[in-house]
Amino acid sequence: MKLNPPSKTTETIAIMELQIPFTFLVFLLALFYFFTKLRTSPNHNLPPQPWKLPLLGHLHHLAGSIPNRALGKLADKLGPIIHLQLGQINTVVISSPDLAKDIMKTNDTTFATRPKLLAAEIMAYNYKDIAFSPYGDYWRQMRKICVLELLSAKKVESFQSIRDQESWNVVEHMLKKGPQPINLSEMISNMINVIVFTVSIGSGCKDQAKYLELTEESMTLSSGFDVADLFPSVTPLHLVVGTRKKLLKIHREMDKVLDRIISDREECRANGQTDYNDLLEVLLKLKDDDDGLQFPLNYDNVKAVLSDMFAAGTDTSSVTIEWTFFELMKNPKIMNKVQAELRHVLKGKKKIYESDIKELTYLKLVIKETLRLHAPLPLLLPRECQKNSKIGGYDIPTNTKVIINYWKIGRDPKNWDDPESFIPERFSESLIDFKGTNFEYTPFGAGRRICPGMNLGLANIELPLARLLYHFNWELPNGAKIEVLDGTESFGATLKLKNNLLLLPRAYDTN
Ligand code: HEM
Repeated sequence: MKLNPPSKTTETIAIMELQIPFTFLVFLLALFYFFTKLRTSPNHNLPPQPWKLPLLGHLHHLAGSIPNRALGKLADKLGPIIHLQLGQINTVVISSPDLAKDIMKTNDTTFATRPKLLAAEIMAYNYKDIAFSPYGDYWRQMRKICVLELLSAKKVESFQSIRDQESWNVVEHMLKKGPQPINLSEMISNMINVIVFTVSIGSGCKDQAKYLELTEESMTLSSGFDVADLFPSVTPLHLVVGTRKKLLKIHREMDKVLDRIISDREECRANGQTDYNDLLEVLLKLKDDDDGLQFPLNYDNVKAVLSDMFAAGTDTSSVTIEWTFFELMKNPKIMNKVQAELRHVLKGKKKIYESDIKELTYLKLVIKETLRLHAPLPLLLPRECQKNSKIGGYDIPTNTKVIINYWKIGRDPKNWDDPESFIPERFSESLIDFKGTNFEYTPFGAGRRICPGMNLGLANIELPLARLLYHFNWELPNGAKIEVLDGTESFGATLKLKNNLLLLPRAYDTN
C-alpha cells in the first residue's frame, strides 16, 4: 500500500483464522508458502510495500482474541487505519468515526460493494441475495424490493400480531412454570427465530427447527475469517479445511427445505389461497408479476432473499435482547429504573402492546446503550473498494477489503465518556441516533448499505424485552452474586455471550 504522507508508517500483518486453533496450525504451514508466493508473485496488483514481518511483533495482540478485540488492540497501537494482509486479502481496518464517515458517506459509492465470500456464493445462490450482492443494478433492484415491499414501516407494523403472539406465549409459559431457572439465551433465541420465520414464510412449517439449525451452522462459516475466504486461490488449503464441502452440504439441505416450503405455498396459491401476509407471498407475487423488473425473479432469487432474512434477522435481535439482560443484571440500579418506568407507565395493565412502547423512553435508551457496547455485528459487514481512492491520506487500491471496527469506535474513550460503563442516560440529552448520520454510533451501518431491517429488528426487540421486564423480576439462580456473570464474548456471525445466560424469573404482580 502506497503511503501518503510518507511520515506515516504502515504495518503489514498476516493473520488469518483468529479463533480456531486447528486452522491456526494450517495457518502456520500456509504462512511460509504464502509469504514466499506473495512476495515473489509478479501478478499481485499492489504497489511496492515495505514487506517486513511485524506479524511476529504483533502476534500477541491477535492470539487468543476474537477479531473485534484483536483489531481494537492493534488500533490502539497502530492508529485508526491499519493495513492488514489477511491471508491473500489486502485489508484495511478503520477504527475512528472520521474515517468511517470517509468510507460510508464521503466515498460511499466507492466502498458500496462487498468482498466475495465463499458462504455468500454458496448459501446465497451465487450472490442473488441483498447483503452480499455486489453493488450494481441487481443489488439496487433487490434493495428497493427489500426497503419498499418487504421491510417497510407499514409491512413491519402488519406483523405486529406475530410479535404479540410469540412473546405472549413465552410470558404465559414462564408464568405457568413458576420461579424456576431458565436458559434465557435459548428461550429468547427460539422466540425470535419463530417470529422471523413466521414473518418470512408464515406459520406451520414443520422444517423450521431444522432450517434454523442449518442457518446457524452456515453462519459460523460466514465470518469472512475462514481459510477459504482468506486464501481464495489456494485450493489445497480449502480441501484440508473443507469449508466448501461443509457449506455445499448445508446448502443442499437448506435448499430442499426451501423448495418444500415454496412448493407447498404454490399448491395453496394454485387452489386460490393468496391471503398470506408474509415475505414469501410478496416475493412470489413479484416473481409472477415481473413487468417492471429489470431482473425478473426466479425461485433462486426468492430463496436467496429468504435466506438473507433468516440470517440477518434472527440472531441480530436475539443477541441484543440477551446482552440487554446481561447488562441489566450487572447493573441492578438500571434494571430497577427500567422496570420502574414500565410499571409506572403501564399502571397495572395485564398486557403490554406495541402502542405502549413509544412511551417507554428509558427502555429505548437502554436498547441504544446495548447497541453501543454490544453491536451484534461488531465489524458491520465488510465493504470493498471499487476504485483507487484515498482514505485518511493513504492510497487504497481497488479491491481492498475494508472492515469498520464499530466495536472499537463504540467504546473508544476518544468518542465516549466512561466508555466501558453501561450508562443509558448518555443518550438522553443527545441527538446521536443509529440512523447512519453519527459515525461514532453505527450499529446498523450507514450509507447505501445501511441495514434495511432496522425497523423490524427493533420491533422484534422492544415488545418481547418490555414484556419480560414488566412481568418478571429477575435473579441469578441459587442466590449467586452478580460477580459470577460471565460476559465472555463469542465471535461468529454475530457477537454473542459465550455462555448462555441462566436466570430465575419471579412473576411480578401487575395488579
Ligand atoms: C438489531 C438488529 C439488527 C442489527 C444491529 C443489524 C445490523 C446490520 C448491519 C451492521 C448491516 C451492515 C450495514 C453496512 O454494511 O453498512 C446490516 C445489513 C443488513 N441487514 Fe441488518 N441488522 C439488524 C436486523 C436486521 C433484520 C431484522 C433484517 C431483516 C429481516 C436485516 C436485514 C439486513 C440486510 C438485508 C442487510 C444488507 C443490506 C445491504 O447490503 O444492502 N437486518 N444489518
